[in-house]
Amino acid sequence: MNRDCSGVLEEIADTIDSRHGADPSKSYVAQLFSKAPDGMLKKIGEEASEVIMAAKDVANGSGDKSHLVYEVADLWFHSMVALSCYGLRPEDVVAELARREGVSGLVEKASRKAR
Ligand SMILES: N=c1c2ncn([C@@H]3O[C@H](COP(=O)(O)OP(=O)(O)OP(=O)(O)O)[C@@H](O)[C@H]3O)c2ncn1[C@@H]1O[C@H](COP(=O)(O)O)[C@@H](O)[C@H]1O
Repeated sequence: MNRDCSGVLEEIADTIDSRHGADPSKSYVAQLFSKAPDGMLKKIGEEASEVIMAAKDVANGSGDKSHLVYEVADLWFHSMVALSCYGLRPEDVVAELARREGVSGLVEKASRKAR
């Protein structure tokens, strides 16, 4: 398997998928699954807040970009755990992004109002 962006995401998703039914005392992912839905989803809210705080720190010059990358990685990881919990994969998200590719958000939003 290649180690490009999609390859890394797919490999991590395989590992996450393999944790269904695993021992929560031996796997953080299994621990999150055992707390689903509320405990697992709460982590996504926390990680999203941490992304916002890290981005604000970069914006006001008090934080470094590597910390923002670190927090976004946490958010992506916890979102991938939630996807796996419901039988979904990063490939599903990438397919949705590909479907949207080239369609301006402004145009798409205007078409929603016309519906
Ligand atoms: N990518 C990750 C990954 N990113 C973040 N984390 C964990 O996510 C947790 C988030 O920590 P926080 O700092 O946000 O929370 P905390 O305050 O320390 O802890 P809480 O008080 O919130 O419980 C930490 O325990 C991190 O180690 C991850 N844990 C696992 N993975 C991947 O998942 C795979 C399987 O992990 P296990 O199931 O644990 O084997 C690993 O091989 C990795 O590839």
